Amino acid sequence: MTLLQGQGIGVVRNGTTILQDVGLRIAAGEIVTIVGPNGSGKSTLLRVLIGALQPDRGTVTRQPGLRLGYVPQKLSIDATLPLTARRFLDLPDRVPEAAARAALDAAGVADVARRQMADLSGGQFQRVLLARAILRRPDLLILDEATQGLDQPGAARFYRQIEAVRRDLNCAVLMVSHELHVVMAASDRVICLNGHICCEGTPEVVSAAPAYRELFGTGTGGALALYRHDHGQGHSHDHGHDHGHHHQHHHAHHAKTQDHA
Ligand SMILES: Nc1ncnc2c1ncn2[C@@H]1O[C@H](COP(=O)(O)OP(=O)(O)OP(=O)(O)O)[C@@H](O)[C@H]1O
Repeated sequence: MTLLQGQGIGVVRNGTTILQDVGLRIAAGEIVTIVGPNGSGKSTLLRVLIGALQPDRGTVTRQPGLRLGYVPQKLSIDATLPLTARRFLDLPDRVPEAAARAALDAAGVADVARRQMADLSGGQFQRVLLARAILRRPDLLILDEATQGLDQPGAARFYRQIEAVRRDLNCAVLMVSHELHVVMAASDRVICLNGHICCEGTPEVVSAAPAYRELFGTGTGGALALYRHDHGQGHSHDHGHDHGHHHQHHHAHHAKTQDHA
C-alpha cells in the first residue's frame, strides 16, 4: 500500500535547479532514508513531500486521511522560558495524561516529563520531539536530520529508538540524514540524492553503487559493517524485516542474508 508518492518533482530557486525529476514512493511500514551531501536538496524534498513547499514541477500524492508525524531538524527553545517536557507536549493542544506518558515512554524518555526542556541533553530533547510526533499516531513519521548534534553512539541509539517506534506504531518512516553509516543500516531502503536521485536500494546496494561512492567515497563500508555487527546483538535478524512487506528493492538484501544463513 502506497502512503505517499512523489512524481517528477522539480524545484527551481533563483534560476538554480534544486531538485530535478525526483520520484519516490513510500509504502506502509517501511523505513526509507534519504542521504545526500550538504545542499543536495534533502530538506527541500521533505518540505515538498509534507506539503510545506509547492514544487515547480511534478506531483505529490498522499493517501487520503494520511496522518503525518514530523520531527524537525532542531527546535530552539529560549533557555529562560520555563517549560517542562510534559507541558511541551501540550503545545499546541492539550493531550490526556495517559497519552502523554505513553508517548514519552515509546520515545524512550519516560523519566523526563517534569524536567525543563532547556535542561535536557541533545538526545533527550530529540526524543521529546519524537514523543510529540508519536502523539498523533502517524502512519508516516518524517524526520529531518533528527540526530544533528548527537555523537555517533547517541545517533545510533536514536535510530534504534525509531525502529522500536516503527514496530510499536506500525508506521512507515522517512528520514533524512548525512550520517550515512549509522542511518543506512537502520533502513529498509536508501535513496541517494544529489539534486536528482543518483541511486537507490537496500543499504548494501547503495553503499556499493558507483554513484554513491563517487559522492561519499568508499570509507563508509567498514562503518556500515561495524554498526550492523553491533546492531545485530540480541536480535535473530538484521533489522526488522518482520513487518511482513516486501518489494523489489529487498531482493538483493534477502539474497545476501540467505547466503549467511
Ligand atoms: N528558498 C530558497 N532560495 C534559494 N535557494 C534555496 C532555497 N531553499 C534552498 N535553497 C538552496 O537549495 C539547495 C538545497 O538545499 P536543502 O536545504 O534542500 O539541502 P540539504 O540537502 O537539506 O542540505 P543540508 O544537508 O546542508 O541540510 C541549497 O543550495 C540551498 O542553498
